[in-house]
This record gives sequence, C-alpha cells and structure tokens, in this order.
Amino acid sequence: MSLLSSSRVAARSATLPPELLVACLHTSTPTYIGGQRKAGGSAPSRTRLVKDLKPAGSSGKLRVAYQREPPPHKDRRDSRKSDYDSKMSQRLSHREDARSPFRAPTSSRDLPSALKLSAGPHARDVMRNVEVRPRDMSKAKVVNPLSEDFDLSKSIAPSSRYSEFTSPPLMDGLLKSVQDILGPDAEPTPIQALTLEHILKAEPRTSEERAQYHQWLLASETGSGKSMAYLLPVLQDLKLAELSGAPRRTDDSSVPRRAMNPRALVLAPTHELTRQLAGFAKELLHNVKLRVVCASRANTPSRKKVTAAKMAEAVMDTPEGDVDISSEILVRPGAQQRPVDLLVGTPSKILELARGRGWDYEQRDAEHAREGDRMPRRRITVGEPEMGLADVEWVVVDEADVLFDPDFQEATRMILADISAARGHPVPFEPELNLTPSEPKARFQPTPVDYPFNLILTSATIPSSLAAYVSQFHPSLTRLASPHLHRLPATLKTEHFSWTGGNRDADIEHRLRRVWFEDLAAGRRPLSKVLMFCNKSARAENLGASLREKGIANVVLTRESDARKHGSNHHLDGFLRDRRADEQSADDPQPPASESTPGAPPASRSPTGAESMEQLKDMPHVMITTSLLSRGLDFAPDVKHVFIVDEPRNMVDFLHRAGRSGRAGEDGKVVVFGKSKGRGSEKARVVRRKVGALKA
Ligand SMILES: Nc1ncnc2c1ncn2[C@@H]1O[C@H](COP(=O)(O)OP(=O)(O)OP(=O)(O)O)[C@@H](O)[C@H]1O
Repeated sequence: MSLLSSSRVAARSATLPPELLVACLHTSTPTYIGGQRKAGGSAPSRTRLVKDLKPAGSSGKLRVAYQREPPPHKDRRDSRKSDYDSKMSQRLSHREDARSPFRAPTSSRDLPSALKLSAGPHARDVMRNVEVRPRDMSKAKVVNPLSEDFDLSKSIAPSSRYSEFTSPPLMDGLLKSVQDILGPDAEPTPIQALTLEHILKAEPRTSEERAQYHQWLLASETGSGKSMAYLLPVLQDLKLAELSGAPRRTDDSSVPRRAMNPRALVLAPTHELTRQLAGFAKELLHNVKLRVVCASRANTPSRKKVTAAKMAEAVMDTPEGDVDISSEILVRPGAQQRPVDLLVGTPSKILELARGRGWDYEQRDAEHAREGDRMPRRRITVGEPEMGLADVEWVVVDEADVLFDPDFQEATRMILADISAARGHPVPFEPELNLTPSEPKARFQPTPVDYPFNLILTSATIPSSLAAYVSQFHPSLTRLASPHLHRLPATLKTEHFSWTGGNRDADIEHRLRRVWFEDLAAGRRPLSKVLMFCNKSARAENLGASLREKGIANVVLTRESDARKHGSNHHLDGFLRDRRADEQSADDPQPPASESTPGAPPASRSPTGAESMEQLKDMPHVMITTSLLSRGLDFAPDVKHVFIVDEPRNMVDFLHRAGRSGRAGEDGKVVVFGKSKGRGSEKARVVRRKVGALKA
C-alpha cells in the first residue's frame, strides 16, 4: 500500500476496524530520504512521515500523526563548534538555505495535501495536528499546531494580584524607569505580572535564600514584554544584593581573579538581539546604577575579537561603566578591573570571553585547511580562561527554543557547565544530548541538573524539543505562561494574498503600494514600514533589486550582508524601536490629519518616515530579510506590515516572523502570499487553515 493511500485508506476506513488499519500502515510505511521515495520501510530512514492513523474520539474523524526522527547528532558534531555565529545566522536565516534532510517530498501526487508542506526541523509541530475526515479530505480541521507540545494546564497563569508596577515590590528607581519608558499609567502584561509575583524579591535575599537556586520558564506570545519581565527581577536582585553588601564569591581569595566577573548573563541567539537587549537593560537602569555590557562585536572572525581582559578595562574607561561596542576597545595598561553586573551576549561570544580565544579550535583548524596550510591537522590548544564566571547568580536564556535546539544546545549547556564549575559545583556535561527516553514512559526517570545559579528560560514558542529538554533536565522548573501562548497577538490582523499567476515580484510591489495608498487615504503619516520575510537569502536579494528597479528603496539583510559586520545595529536604523526618536517625535507638534479623512488617527512623526510616495524612492520603508531577524527584535510601531513572501516552513517560524508587528498592543497586519488556484494551491489552503488556528 502506498502513501497515496493514506487518503484512500482514510476514505475507506469507515469500514475497517481501527487496529487493522493502524497495523496495516505500520507494516507498509513508505520512507523518504532527501525527497526520494524508497520502497517499503526497509531502507535506512531519517524521515518517517506517517506514524499513525487512528480515530480521534468518538467523532469518527481520523487523525494522522507524523513523526520526524531525530538526526544523527554525530554527523553534525564536527562542524558544530566552528563559527558558531555564522551557523546561528544560517540556522535562523533559515534552515531554509540548505535543503533540510527532513524535508518531506513535495512532488508526490499521491501524498495527502496536508503532507505536501515542506517540513523543516519543526515538521512534527506543524504536521501532526491535521485531523482528516474520512469522507472529505479538503475540509481537514486544523487545531493549533503547537498546543500539544506545551501543556498550558501545567503552568502558572497570571493572577490579578500584580496588576500594577507598584513600589514595593519594584524599587523606586526601576519603577521610575518603567514609567519613563512605558508611561505613568503602564500596567504589567500577563507575563510581567507573573514574574513580579513569582521571581521578583522586594527585599534582599538572605544568605540561606541566596544558596537556593530556582529555574523558571517564561512562555508568552511575541511582543508581550518578556524582556522586561525577566530584566526587572534580575536587575532588582543585583541592586539589592549590592546595597546589602552581599558577598561575591570572588571576595574569597582562593577563587581565581579574572576579568569582568559578571553577576548575571543574558544569552540570545543573534548579535542584533543582544545589542537591543543590552540597550533596553541600560534604559531600565537609568535611575539605578549597575554596569551592563554587551559582548557583541558582530560576526567578525575570531582573531579580531576583543578579549575579556580588554573589555574589562574598557568598561573602566567610560563614565557609564559601559562599552561602546562600535568603537575600538582601548586598553589602558594597569587599569583596575571593576566587575560587571550584567553581560549580554551570544553563546559563542560568551564562550570566547570565558574560555579564552581559540576555545573553538576546530574553527581554526578549518581556517588552516581553507588557507591551504599543509600543517598536519592538530588540536590547537584552548586558550586560558579569561572571564570570571564565579559570581554568576543569574542566567537568562532568551529565545530558549533556538539556544536549546539540537544544533546549538551544546554551546549553551557548555556555558552553564562552565559557570557551575567556576562556582565550585561542577555538573556532568555530555556533549551529546539524548532527549528520547530509552525506557518506556512509565519507567522513565528524568535526569535533573541542578545548576548553582538561578536560571530563566524564555521564548514565545515552546516546541517539543524544548518541552522534552525541560521535562528531562529541569522537571521541577516553574512554568510561567501567558494564556495567549502560541497565538498571534490580538492586534495583528492576517490577510492571505493570492498570487495572480504572473510575475510574483510585481504582485508584491502591487500589494506594497496598496499599503501606502491606504495610509495616504486614511491620512496616516509617516507611511508604514514593511518587513518582508523570504526563505532564502538569494530570493531576498533578488526581490530587493527588483523593488529598487521599480523605485522602492529597501534594505536587504541576510546573514551574508556586509552591514552586519560592523558591531552596531545601525543597519536596522529606522526599523527597530528607538525610544529616543519616539520621545523626540512626541515633543514635535503633530501634523494635522488629512482634511479629506475626518476622524483619521493622528499621524505620528518619525525622523525617517516618508510623507509621500515620492519620498519612498530614497527613504527605505521596506526591509527584506530571512528569519535571521525574526527572533526577539523589537521593531518600531511604524513597521505595521509583515509580508510572508515565501510559504512558511512551519508554524513556529511563522509565529516569530508575524510577531515582528502588532507588538505591545500596536496595530499590525501579516500578509501571507500563496496560490489560491490551480496546482499547488492546496498548500496555501493548508497554511491558511493553520494560520487561522493561531489566531488569538
Ligand atoms: N507593560 C507594558 N505595557 C506596554 N508596553 C510594554 C509593556 N512591557 C513591555 N512593553 C513593550 O512591548 C514591546 C515588546 O517587548 P519585548 O520585546 O520584551 O517582547 P517579547 O515578549 O520579548 O517579544 P518576542 O517574543 O518577539 O521577543 C517593547 O517595545 C516593550 O517596551
């Protein structure tokens, strides 16, 4: 029986007993390798598409469950450590440039339409919730694709007790900063209410409390204020400890003296995000002095990077105790090294600072090989540890589903293990992580890891890989979740745009111009900015060139873009949220709303905003990127539209891409392009149903 036959089986299943049906599928499951169909189930398979077909409940519906087998880790280990940053970029810019070995075949006419969506690493998340009715395949009902991965009922939901940023529990300085940033009437979002209630301490912790460590998972939809939710309790704890004179481990002369000695670390997957997070932490600390350093100097090759010792000295050289990462680090010989409070960086950068340059010897090995060096391949000595980790009491892993995904969890866990060792409580570290319990579920015993510091994991999506990691290694972790997790923000509208069948770039241009015509008609100024997501870098470049030819200025940003190499976020200027610009515009008089549209919302000013279509030739209002920029970045409120130009590979990526707009209660719209008629249109219909299932 071929897979076509999932549909035919489905159609005939009403007459088959379920056990027979399942057995029948299990014995003859076809397998697919790299898109090639192999006969039977005997070939060694990485991707197994059909796992089970069984009746769901009493409705008589059949439910198709799909499973992706994990990749053999060994194959990827060799390259894993080399150039982590570029791989992270690759990974984020999507899993898409390289054909995933887990892709489902897209050509087989026999496949049920739901299977024809190409499958990325989260294929299982996307696929497995398609319920197929025996008699009508076209009306397959889709439930939220992520709802099964993370059981919201096991999480703590927000209560009404912390519905205000009051003081206490928030210290005055932080409260003032929050009000400066969000306005005097700001109220905590649900995830912030949860962290105020469960993580934030109003009084300095006693020495007994300081010896007990906790783990939390913060899960809430995009744009719901998770950064502030974790920064407030961490910064307050650091300040209270400082004020109460709580001892640091490095006060003990037996602990080796090293550079920086941060008390808290925030890990994030991209340099752009680390810079934005560090900037945000500094804003929160406007009235409470603590030292925040961003460790990012972009994706420059390892040998050009600054060392922990140089950074520590540079921290001394600036009045705010802050490093200007865009300038060269000046070393002042003999400068006293004062400790840092909060360090924000990518895992690779933090490892480089902590272990010393050259920790990732495999990268150097690869460089030697590239340069034609005939030296025998050898393991290059790992540098001396430079940055002290003994004082780290807090670690936040932002975008935890990326940093604990199978490709990157090793570097992340390596940092956690290094900190534990530096704090005198080493934990076992296995480079390979097996998240699949070998024992039957009933006998499966989790293997908890007790890190000697407080750990916060946070993400807008908790896919099965992260859920499995958490259950296995942190079974007692406290789950704080917003009730809207795995949903699109309520203020984000969705639209499905159908390709006309002609030139697709022309279709995109047409839709783009409509955005601005609508703005003009409604008297909205400046004109909206648009963020476009493509699946491949080359596609992004081509689309950018095509729009430029039509007189639409745009910025293309992919992992190869030179603009990313300068160690600052200037390449994102005009698109990222910039509060200083917002404040300036608030001081400016507002232009009157168009007379032709009485009642139109007041227009806002932006230093980079175009007021007319003519200005769009010179002023980029379009940013074209891959999923590289889909994670965590807080785009400006005038980024009112997100265009998903290529079919989303999975719903996790879709949520993050779409969530760059409609943030913090702002209006936004996500436009999903797809085919509505003819061959291939079934894919778009499936996407449409899945997107519908994500609506708030
Ligand atoms: N209580 C609040 N009220 C209004 N706006 C808020 C509040 N808290 C945070 N914000 C704003 O919401 C925006 C989004 O916040 P943030 O980037 O932390 O979201 P996030 O949940 O981390 O999103 P993502 O999942 O995309 O990373 C920021 O501009 C922030 O200033």
